[in-house]
Amino acid sequence: MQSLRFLRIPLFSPPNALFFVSQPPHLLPVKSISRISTKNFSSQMELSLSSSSSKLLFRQLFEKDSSTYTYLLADVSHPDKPALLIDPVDKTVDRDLNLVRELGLKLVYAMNTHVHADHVTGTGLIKSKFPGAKSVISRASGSKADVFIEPGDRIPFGDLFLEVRATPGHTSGCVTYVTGDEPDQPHPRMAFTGDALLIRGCGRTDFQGGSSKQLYESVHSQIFTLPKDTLIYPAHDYKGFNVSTVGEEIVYNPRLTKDLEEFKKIMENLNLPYPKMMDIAVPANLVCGLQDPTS
Ligand SMILES: N[C@@H](CCC(=O)N[C@@H](CSS)C(=O)NCC(=O)O)C(=O)O
Ligand SMILES: [Fe+2]
Repeated sequence: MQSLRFLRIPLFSPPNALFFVSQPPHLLPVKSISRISTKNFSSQMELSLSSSSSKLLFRQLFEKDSSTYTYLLADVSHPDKPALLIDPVDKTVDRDLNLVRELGLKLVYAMNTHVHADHVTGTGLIKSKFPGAKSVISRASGSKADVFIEPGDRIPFGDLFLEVRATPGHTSGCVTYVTGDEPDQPHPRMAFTGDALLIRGCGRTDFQGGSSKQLYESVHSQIFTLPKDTLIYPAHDYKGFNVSTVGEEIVYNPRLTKDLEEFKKIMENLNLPYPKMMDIAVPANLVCGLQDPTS
């Protein structure tokens, strides 16, 4: 088991504070990023770092049975092309890994935003099919994994990184992953919100340690405080959307625009049936799908 504690920095530290962290050059904060290709900005893009020439490859992938989005990110200008997958699903692991191999990427991390209740994570299967890839989940999730992350951690891939923000409320261990930022970067940040914030919705709060008050506070303090042009990429969509922004959700989210008391009432009255796969998915995901295939 590994910890990213050595990369931990305080949340909301001023940009200069990042430089006080002792890191090898390839882990230093990214510089002045500019977009060079935005053929389909919402689902695929390549970004270039003007100072270090690092380029972010981004793909949004979909699993239709559970309406789950999986995200592939890689630093394609690094010689190893290190990559990570966020919220892979067991059923689509072969598709995802074929794409990783076709693009010549080296998968470093298979990450979860939380212990999913509606599908089995692909992170365990990926470990057996892509040797060297490590499973990642928050320590607060209570799940097994190779790497446990905590708020403020940075997850490096090449010259790029994701910052970890704690966003409990849908489950007690939910996190949001946010792309690294620099004050002068000319493109929006991306936030991978799991089930904490969905497009025009949010995750339910009626099981897995859910709390509507906690979710409301998480979204308002950890996501709605990001720059308004930050792109929101959730773990699910049931309405046909694939991307939103912080600014859009602050204004149009039908649940989170309400005050806390009204939000709590909305969440109490969702009356959603439990996910069909819940009794299989939760125990499986507490060991990251298939943590140790030999045991
Ligand atoms: N029908 C699906 C499960 C749908 C569901 O409960 N989705 C969750 C996210 S997966 S834990 C949720 O939080 N939904 C919020 C909402 O407002 O829909 C199934 O049976 O798998
Ligand atoms: Fe969930």
